[in-house]
Amino acid sequence: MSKHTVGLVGWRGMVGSVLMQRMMEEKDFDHIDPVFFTTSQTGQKGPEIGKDIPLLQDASDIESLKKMDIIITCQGGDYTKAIYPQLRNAGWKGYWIDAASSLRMEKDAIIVLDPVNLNVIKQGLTDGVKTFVGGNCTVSLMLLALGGLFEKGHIEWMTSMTYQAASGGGARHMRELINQMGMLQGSVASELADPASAILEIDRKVAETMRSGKLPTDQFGVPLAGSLIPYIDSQLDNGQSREEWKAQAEANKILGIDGKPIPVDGLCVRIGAMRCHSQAYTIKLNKDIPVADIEGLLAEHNQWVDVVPNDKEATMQRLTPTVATGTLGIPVGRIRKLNMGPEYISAFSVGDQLLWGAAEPLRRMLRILLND
Ligand SMILES: NC(=O)C1=CN([C@@H]2O[C@H](COP(=O)(O)OP(=O)(O)OC[C@H]3O[C@@H](n4cnc5c(N)ncnc54)[C@H](OP(=O)(O)O)[C@@H]3O)[C@@H](O)[C@H]2O)C=CC1
Ligand SMILES: N[C@@H](CC(=O)OP(=O)(O)O)C(=O)O
Repeated sequence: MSKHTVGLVGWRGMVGSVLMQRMMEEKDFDHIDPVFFTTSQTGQKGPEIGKDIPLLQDASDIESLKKMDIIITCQGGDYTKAIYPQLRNAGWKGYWIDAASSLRMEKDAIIVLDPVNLNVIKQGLTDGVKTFVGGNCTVSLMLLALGGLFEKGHIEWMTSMTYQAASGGGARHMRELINQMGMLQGSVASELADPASAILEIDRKVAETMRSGKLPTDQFGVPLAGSLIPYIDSQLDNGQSREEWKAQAEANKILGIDGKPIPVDGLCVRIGAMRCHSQAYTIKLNKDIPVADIEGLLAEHNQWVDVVPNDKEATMQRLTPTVATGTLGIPVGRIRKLNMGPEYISAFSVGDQLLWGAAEPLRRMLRILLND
């Protein structure tokens, strides 16, 4: 049987590089005939993937793209907005798998997170859906962490208060954060080297540097190192940020909830982590469920979730960005009953926003198509 021809766009960006890494690890390229596209390097040699591939093709050439059975793009929303309609209008009937948010809420697109919504994906394939989009990183990570409770219908409503990493803004944001951190350290290096120096003087100098206007802030707009930014994505008229709006809109769509949505809301905050998004949840259950049963449901839901006991040492050792970064693991812990009553619980999760938050659902969707 001939292999599917798969066009890859945006493969050398940050999300694309993580996707390539995972596709190599899982030997996805053994099952496809890949064609690599570019917006800037047409005709140059493509990436090393252990087999011969054509030279890089022009990612804006509709005729070349039309030859693909499947296209995976991590190039970004502007590319999707420019190319996707042209390609469909030109009669292309192939499968489009996208990391960008632009098409997520379109009615003929499915948001893919197969450990949570394989049924929705399969039904979509049966119905002839051809457009599959990865979810927002915080939403995907939340649904993987709490999948066991969502699946059983135990969540009446919930809040998600996020602690989002610099990588959510892109590679340049990560660099800026580290440069800011370095400048803060540099501003008090001599005082730090002297154990007898006064901490309030160190603190004063650090604050002075943060407010000096000298830290690089081209990407974030304000200092992030030593601080935080309680606003992510654009401002909406209803007071939510767009990132906050995605929580309920995307979660309900992923879960395939057609009727009354499960309310999900909260504040999204940028912090000085590198590539792991963390979230603190308040969950209103629809009945009183013992904590041990909740832990069991979460642990059983998928193989990536790691239920961390609500114990200080276990939390410090297993429930941090330091531990989760670069892995597919989704630690979830701090699960306990809140003072509000037995139906109210807290939980906290961490996850790599470039893996499960961006690249992994895309390559898994490709595998679903190949096996379909
Ligand atoms: N960052 C994130 O956390 C998430 C991002 N996404 C989506 O993915 C899209 C891409 O994001 P991201 O990967 O961060 O974007 P990048 O800016 O890292 O990459 C996008 C494109 O920029 C071009 N490029 C230009 N110069 C370079 C360079 N020096 N190194 C690598 N690429 C370069 C490449 O295209 P070319 O080869 O054609 O020149 C590349 O595909 C986003 O717009 C968003 O829609 C989705 C989920 C999470
Ligand atoms: N907005 C996310 C990253 C992202 O790309 O989200 P989306 O795929 O929904 O545009 C963040 O800043 O952390």
